[in-house]
Amino acid sequence: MSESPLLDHLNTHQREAVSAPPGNMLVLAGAGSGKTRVLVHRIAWLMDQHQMSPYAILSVTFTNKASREMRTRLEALNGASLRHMWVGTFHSISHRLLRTHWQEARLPEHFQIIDSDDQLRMVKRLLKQHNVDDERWPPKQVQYFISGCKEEGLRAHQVQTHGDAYMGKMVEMYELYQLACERGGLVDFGELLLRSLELLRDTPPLLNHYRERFAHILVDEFQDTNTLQYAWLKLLAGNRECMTVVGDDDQSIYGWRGARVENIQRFTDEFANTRVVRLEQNYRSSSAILEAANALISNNGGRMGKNLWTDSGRGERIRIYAGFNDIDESRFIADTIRELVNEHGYSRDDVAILYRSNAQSRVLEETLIRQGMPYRIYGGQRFYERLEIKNALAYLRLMNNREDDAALERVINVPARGIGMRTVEQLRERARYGNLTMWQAMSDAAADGALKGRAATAVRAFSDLIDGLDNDTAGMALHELVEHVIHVSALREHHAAEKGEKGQARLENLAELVNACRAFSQGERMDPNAVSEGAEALEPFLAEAALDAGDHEAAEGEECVQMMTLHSAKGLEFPVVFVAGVEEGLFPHKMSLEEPGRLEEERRLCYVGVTRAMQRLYLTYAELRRMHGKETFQRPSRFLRELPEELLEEVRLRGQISRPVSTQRTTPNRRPSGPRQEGVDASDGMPALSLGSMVRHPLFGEGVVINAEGQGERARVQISFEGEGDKWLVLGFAKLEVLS
Ligand SMILES: Nc1ncnc2c1ncn2[C@@H]1O[C@H](COP(=O)(O)OP(=O)(O)OP(=O)(O)O)[C@@H](O)[C@H]1O
Ligand SMILES: [Mg+2]
Repeated sequence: MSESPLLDHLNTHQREAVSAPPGNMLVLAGAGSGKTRVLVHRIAWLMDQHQMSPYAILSVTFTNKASREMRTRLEALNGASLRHMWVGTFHSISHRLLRTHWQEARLPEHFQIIDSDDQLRMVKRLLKQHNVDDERWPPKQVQYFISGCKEEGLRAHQVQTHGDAYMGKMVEMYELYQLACERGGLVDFGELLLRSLELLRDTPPLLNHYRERFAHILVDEFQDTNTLQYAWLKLLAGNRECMTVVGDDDQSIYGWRGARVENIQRFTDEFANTRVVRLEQNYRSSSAILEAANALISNNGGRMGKNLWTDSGRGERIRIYAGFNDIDESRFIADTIRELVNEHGYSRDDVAILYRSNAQSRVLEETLIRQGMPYRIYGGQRFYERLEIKNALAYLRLMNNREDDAALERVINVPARGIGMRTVEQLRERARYGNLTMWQAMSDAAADGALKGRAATAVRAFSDLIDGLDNDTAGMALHELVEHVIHVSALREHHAAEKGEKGQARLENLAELVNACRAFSQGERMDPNAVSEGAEALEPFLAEAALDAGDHEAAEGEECVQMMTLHSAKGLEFPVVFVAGVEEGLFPHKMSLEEPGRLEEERRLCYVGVTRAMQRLYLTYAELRRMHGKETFQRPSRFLRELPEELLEEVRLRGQISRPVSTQRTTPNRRPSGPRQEGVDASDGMPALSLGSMVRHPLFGEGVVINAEGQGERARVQISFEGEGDKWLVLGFAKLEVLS
C-alpha cells in the first residue's frame, strides 16, 4: 500500500496502529500519547485505504462533545461531510437504534426519554400505590437498584433474590416500574442501552443487518465501559474481527458508576487475534508535568504498566499555592489567570479550572464574577442553576413573596407531600378563572372547602409550613434562616435519600448555599453597609442569586475560562490547568478513604487532572475551608506528597521569593504514605498535633484540639480545656505538651 499523507505526523507505533489491517486491536497507552488521534486517523485510513464508506463505520466516544470533535477532525482530514457516519456515545447510538426500530423494540413511535428525576418520581408513586414501606425501601434506593440492574444487563426476572425478602421487594418494584414505563412509553437512560441490546439480540435479521453494515467499530476511553456496554459491543461484533478500542487503565475513573477496567483484559481474551499496540511518547505535556503524573500514578498497584516519555522540554515547574482559605485560593486563581492573559499571551480559552466536587465551583464562580472574568462551566450546571439549589431558593422566594407562582409550583410537592397533579391543576384553574395567584387560589380553596380529603390536608400543611417560616426564623441570621428552611422543608432529607455520588453532591451543594449566605451577610459579596441581617437580607440575597444564575454567562464565542469537574475533563487538554482544592478529604474525597480500591480511583482521577495540562499546572489548596457549614482546617492532599519535590515550586504572594516546595512544611512525616490523621502544622520544632489530640497546657491544664488555622509560627489552635472553656492559642508560644 502506498504511503499515505494520513500517516504524516504520526510516530512509528501510531502508524502501526493506524495502518494495521482492520482486525481486532487494542491500543493501550497513557495520557496524551495520541490514542484519540490514532482513532481518528484510523477511521480516515479505513475509508481511504480499505474503501470503507463512512456508513460502514461506528465510532463510540465518551461524551457528546468528544463526538462532535471527532467528526470535525475527521471532516478536516477527509475533506468531505460525514453526516452518515455514526459517531456518538453509547446512549446516543442506542437512542438512534431505538428510534429507527421502535416497532421491533416494542416501543411506541414517540417514546419519551426520562431523566433520573422523572424516574424517581415514578418510583415514589409506585411505592405509595402498592403500600410499600418507604423507610425500608427508600425510593432513592429502589431507583439505584433498578439502574444498577440495568447497567449489569439484568431484567427483574433475572435477578437472584436468594429468598431474601428485602431483595424480593426490590425486584418486585423493578418489575412494577418497568411495567409502568412500558405503559407510558417511557425509556430511562439505562433502558436505552439494555433495550437496544435486546433489540439486536432478539431480532436476528436486524443484528445481521448491522453486522453487515458496520465493517468496523471503534471505541475511545474503553477503560470506562460497563458490563452492558461491553456485551453490546460483543454482540454487534459477533465472530468478526472488526474492533479497534483504545484506552488507559490508569484513567479508569467511573468504577463507582459500574465501569469495569477488567474489560481491557477481557477484550484481549475474548476478541480473537487482538493486536496490542502500546504508545509511549506523550505529545501533550511538558516533561515536568509528565514526570509528576508518572510519579503520582506509580503509587497505584495492579497497573498494566506503561512507560510514558516526552521529548519536549522541562517546562515550568508545577506551582503549588496554599490559600489561607477557599476565597483566598479562588482569588489567587483569578489573579493568576489575569496575569497569564495580560502578560504571558494566553487567552482565557487556554485555561481550565478543575475541581473534585461540584460544590467547589460556587466560591470560584463568585470570584470570577466579581472580577468580571467570563467563564463557562462545562459538563455541569452553574451553581445557582442546580436542581437542589433552585428548590431551596424556591422555598426562600416563597417565604419572601407568597405570590411567586413559579416558586410555588416548583416546591408545592417537592419533597412529595401528597399534593398530586390533579390538585395542582385544580388550583391552576382556579387561579386562571379568578385571576388569582396560586397562593391565593390555595387559600380560597381551603376556605371554601373546594379541596377534599387528603388533598385538603396536604395543601393546608404546605401553606402552614410556609407561613410558619416567618415566625420560626425571626431573629435568625440569614444563613441560619436558610439552614432552617432546608431542614423543615425536608429538602435535605429528600436529597440525602438519593443514593451515591449524586445525592452526596446535592447535599454538598445545599451546605454550600448556607455558606454563600454566611459570606453574603459578612459582606463578602457586596457593600457591607447595604447588608441587613436575617429575613431582611433575604431579598437582596435572592436578587443576587438570580443575577448570578442569569447574567454572567460568557457570550457565545467570547473567550472564557473553562470550569469543570475532574471527571468531565477526561480526554481534553489545555495549555494551563488549575486543580483546586487538592486537600485530604476533598481530593481524595473522604468517601474514598476507607476503601483502598476507591482511593486508587481517586489517584487515577488526579492523574487525569494533571495530564490535562500542556504547559502550566497549578495545584492549589486552602488551609481553611468552609464545608458543610463549618470552617475546617484542611491538610494538603497526600497526592501532593507523591509528586517529586524538585518539580514543584511554592507560590508566595506579594513579591516574596519562590522556593522549592512546600508540601513537606505542613506534613513533616513524608513517606511512607498511608492514612494519617488530620494534622496541624508541626514544623520548626513545634509539636505534631491533630484535631482531636489531647494536650496539656502549663496554665490551663488538659484539653482537646478542636480547631486550627495558619501555618508555621503563625499557626493557631483552638483547644477546649476542661473547666477553662475554649481558647485560641498560638502554637509557637503555647508550650503545649502532647498527650495523645
Ligand atoms: N505524533 C504526533 N505528533 C504531534 N502531536 C501529536 C502526535 N500524536 C498526538 N499528538 C498530539 O498530542 C495531544 C494528545 O493526543 P490525544 O488527545 O490523541 O491523546 P490521548 O492518548 O487520547 O490522551 P488522553 O488519554 O488524555 O485521552 C494532542 O494535542 C495531539 O494532537
Ligand atoms: Mg483521548
